[in-house]
Amino acid sequence: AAKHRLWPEIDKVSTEQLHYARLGVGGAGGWQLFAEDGDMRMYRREEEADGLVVDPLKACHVVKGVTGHEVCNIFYSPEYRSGWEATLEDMTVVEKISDDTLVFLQTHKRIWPASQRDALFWSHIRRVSDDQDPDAHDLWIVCNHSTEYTEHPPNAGKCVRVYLTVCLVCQTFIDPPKEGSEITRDDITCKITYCSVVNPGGWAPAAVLRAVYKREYPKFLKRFTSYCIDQCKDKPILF
Ligand SMILES: CCCCCc1ccc(-c2ccc(S(=O)(=O)CCO)cc2)cc1/C=C\c1ccccn1
Repeated sequence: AAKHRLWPEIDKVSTEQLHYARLGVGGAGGWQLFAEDGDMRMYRREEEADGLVVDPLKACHVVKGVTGHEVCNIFYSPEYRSGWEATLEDMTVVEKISDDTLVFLQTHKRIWPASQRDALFWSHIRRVSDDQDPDAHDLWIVCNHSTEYTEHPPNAGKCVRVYLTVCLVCQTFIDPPKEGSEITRDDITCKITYCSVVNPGGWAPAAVLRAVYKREYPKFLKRFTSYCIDQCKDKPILF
């Protein structure tokens, strides 16, 4: 993977996004809580770029019974995506850069009154050992970042191309079971941080975009995490 033309950007953006995800939502960051459901907290900042709503989103969730490795694997792997991504209409893997880096082209269902969108992005999964605290559990991250491909120019067909940067950061916590007994799924908890910035590409009314995000993001994270629990519950734990 080191020699691919995109590798420097993949490494830089993934490192930056990990740092960004680990920043808190308190203080002067301007984060406002806009959705809450059980252990899930969803924050956004109201931001516009050339008159387009690009509200950064940060969601924090705690899920029992799955590891960060399992959650990131499901988020990254193409074969699971249609099982949890409700707004997906079509998805293809444009290039396999390496085992841990793929390039996706996906179209999302049209959301009235805006025109239909598609997204072309590289997706990279990596394990990060916590250098500060070596006996803390490893982190897993998936970073998705829009990219250009001459074979798939933006806005060539019916879809408006969105530009996104997304990261999913997961940390596993294990409650040590009784002396000598094996770790079960009841002993594991996964702390999830999901960050996204989506530039809608072409014009879409601010009120429509904010309504879409307010409705779709909580649904998306709940559906995704439920899917992970369901997919993993009868399988051996992947640490
Ligand atoms: C006017 C409507 C414009 C928005 C259309 C749209 C664009 C992009 C995306 C999107 C959302 C999550 C990702 S990902 O996290 O990388 C996972 C892989 O799929 C990639 C793309 C979605 C949606 C449309 C709906 C929507 C918006 C938020 C949340 C959920 N659905």
